[in-house]
Amino acid sequence: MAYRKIEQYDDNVTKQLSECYKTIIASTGEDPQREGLLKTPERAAKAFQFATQGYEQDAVAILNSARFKEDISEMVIVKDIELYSMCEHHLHPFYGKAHVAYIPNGYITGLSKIARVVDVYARRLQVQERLTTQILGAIKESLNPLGVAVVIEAKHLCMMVRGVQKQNSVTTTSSFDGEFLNNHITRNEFLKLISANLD
Ligand SMILES: Nc1nc2c(ncn2[C@@H]2O[C@H](COP(=O)(O)OP(=O)(O)OP(=O)(O)O)[C@@H](O)[C@H]2O)c(=O)[nH]1
Ligand SMILES: [Zn+2]
Repeated sequence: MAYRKIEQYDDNVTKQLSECYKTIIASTGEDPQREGLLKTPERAAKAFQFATQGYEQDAVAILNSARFKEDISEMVIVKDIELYSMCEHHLHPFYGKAHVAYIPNGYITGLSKIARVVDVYARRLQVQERLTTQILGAIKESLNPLGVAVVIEAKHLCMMVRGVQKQNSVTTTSSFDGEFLNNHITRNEFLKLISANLD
C-alpha cells in the first residue's frame, strides 16, 4: 500500500462516525442540535480519523522510499520523537516520546522517515508495548540492520483523567534486536546517549 497522508476525509466514514458521536452526545442528556454542538459530531469524526490514519499507511514503504546504499556501520539514533497514540482499551490518548536507533548493514534511511514510522504506528488503536515492537519490526524489515532499538516513554490519559488517576507515572517500554539484544556494551551506549541532554 502506498504512503498516503490524510488530505481528504472519507465521506462515508465521516457520516457513519458522526452518527455515532451524535448518539454519544445525546447520551449525556445534551441536545446535539444545540448551536455549540451542531458541528461537533463531524469535527469529532474527523479528529478520530486523523488519530487513526496510520491504518492507511505502510511503514516499510516509507522507509524504502528514502533508502540509500551506504557503507556505514555506526549507530544512528533519532531520539525524542514526540508521539500521540490512542489506548485501545479506553480510546484515550497516550503521549510521550520515542527513541529509535539502528546500526546500518549496507543501507541507511532518511532520518525523517524514522519519525514518520513512529506516527504510522502511533496513529492506530494501540498498546504501548505493541507500538514499540512494530516500529522495530518495520526498520528491521526495510533495512536488515545489524541491530535495532526502540524505547518509548509515555503518559496514558486513561491513568490520569480516570481510573487510577496518577498524574506523574510514566511508562517505559523497549524492544531490542540484533547487536542491541546480544551486546550489552552497544545497548548501554544507546541507553546512555538517549538519556544525555544535548541542549
Ligand atoms: N499493557 C498495557 N496496558 C495498558 C495500556 N494502556 C492502557 N492499559 C491498561 O489496560 C488495562 C485495562 O484494564 P481493565 O481492568 O480491563 O479496564 P479498567 O477497569 O478500565 O481498568 P482501570 O484503568 O484500572 O480502571 C488498564 O490496566 C490500563 O492501565 C498499554 O499501552 N499497555
Ligand atoms: Zn487506556
